[in-house]
Amino acid sequence: MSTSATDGVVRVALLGCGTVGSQVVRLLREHGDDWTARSGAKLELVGIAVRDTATERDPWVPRELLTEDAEELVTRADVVVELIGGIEPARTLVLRALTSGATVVTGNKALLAAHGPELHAAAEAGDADLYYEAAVAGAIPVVYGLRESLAGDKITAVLGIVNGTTNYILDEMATRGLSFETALAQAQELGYAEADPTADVDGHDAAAKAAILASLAFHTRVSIEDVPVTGIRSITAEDMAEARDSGHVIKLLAVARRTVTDGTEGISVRVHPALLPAAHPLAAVHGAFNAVVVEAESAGRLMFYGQGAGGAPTASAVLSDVVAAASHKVHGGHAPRESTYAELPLHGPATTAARSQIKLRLADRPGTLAAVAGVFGEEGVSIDSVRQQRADDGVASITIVSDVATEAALDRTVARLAEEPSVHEVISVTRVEGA
Ligand SMILES: NC(=O)c1ccc[n+]([C@@H]2O[C@H](COP(=O)([O-])OP(=O)(O)OC[C@H]3O[C@@H](n4cnc5c(N)ncnc54)[C@H](O)[C@@H]3O)[C@@H](O)[C@H]2O)c1
Ligand SMILES: N[C@@H](CCO)C(=O)O
Ligand code: NA
Repeated sequence: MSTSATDGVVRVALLGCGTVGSQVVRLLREHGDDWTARSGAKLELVGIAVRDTATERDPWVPRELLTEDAEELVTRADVVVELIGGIEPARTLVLRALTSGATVVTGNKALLAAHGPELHAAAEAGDADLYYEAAVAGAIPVVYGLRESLAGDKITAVLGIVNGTTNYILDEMATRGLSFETALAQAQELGYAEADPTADVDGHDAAAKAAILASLAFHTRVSIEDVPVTGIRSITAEDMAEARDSGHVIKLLAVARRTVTDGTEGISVRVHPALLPAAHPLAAVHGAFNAVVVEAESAGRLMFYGQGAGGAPTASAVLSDVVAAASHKVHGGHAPRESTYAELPLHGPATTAARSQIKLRLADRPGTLAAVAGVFGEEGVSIDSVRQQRADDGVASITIVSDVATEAALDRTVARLAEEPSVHEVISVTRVEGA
């Protein structure tokens, strides 16, 4: 199909008609006239590729448009909306569409974070556009925000709650004292978490989004492989209660920062649970909501907040891309090209700055705290605060918050503490952000 719809009609093919795809069909049918007026293009849904045409669908899904032949459908479209998810066959279909000059709109963060360069190269080769607002934080226009609104600024940091399932779980643990297991079961009942919740609770979904956000913010290719990730399975109700007592909340954060080490600019990109002061704007993000804080040199701090998942909210992001794509098809112009000119190096643990809270159980006798402090001192990690929660049966629970140190120094400190004869157990190590 041609890259410009000279007859003013833009042929849209939908691949996948699940949670998001079905809502895209509904919105196209209900508001197609508006989208036509806004884009100047008549949007015509020419087909919906599904796995099984016999499956029962939402009542607004036109059965005559269903096909099981996605490959053939792609050849008939100006704009291909990929909402299948996963790597294959999504990757092959998207590559085929882009190479042939069709615009692709996708919500597939897993595909983008693993195969971004290949997709962008195919777009370049096909003189085609690739849109992916729905891939990060659902309805929240953070891809547009970074790619276009902030194109005239220098971004220094991006901190986000980009996974609704884990935020829901942590919020239920924090506000209602639930255990991780109970909160997860509740998230599954409500349909937030999948039956296999691995991608959410182990942080992989957030890591894919972190890679996409960091690529956009720092004009550097970042893949999911580059993002060290820690999920939320080990967080306990007790951790939550203690965080609250010290004026904090625990959130799963995607953190991408521009850093300078020995005069060299680089970036660090991480996903991990972190203690945030209760007054931090991200601490007020409850339930399954998402939020992304962007810090930029001139604009200062911005916060994007809203629904990061769900059929209709995510379809809103898809449709915004479809309207933009259709407008370009009719009036000319392109989406912004992938921008990777900065090619900033990724900092590893030896050069990434961090603060940690380390909880220990140690023998309650003279000199043990001094021995622990000695380990910090020898590793060059300064201590910000020490609290002793209780001492019984000759064992004390100690919470130490470090000052900023390198991740490597913090890791070495924790490894040595675990070997200290007076330390019974390193209970937990949690990052501290936003202080
Ligand atoms: N659900 C959300 O809240 C949300 C939010 C943001 C982004 N996304 C992304 O949007 C995409 C779609 O998510 P979803 O929640 O709608 O998933 P879903 O599982 O509900 O829908 C995917 C659909 O694709 C169909 N499918 C699978 N293989 C196919 C094939 N070869 N041809 C045609 N259809 C095929 C499946 O049968 C299913 O109906 C994913 O990439 C997801 O990560 C989803
Ligand atoms: N599983 C994701 C959906 C959106 O990517 C979440 O919980 O946020
Ligand atoms: Na978005």
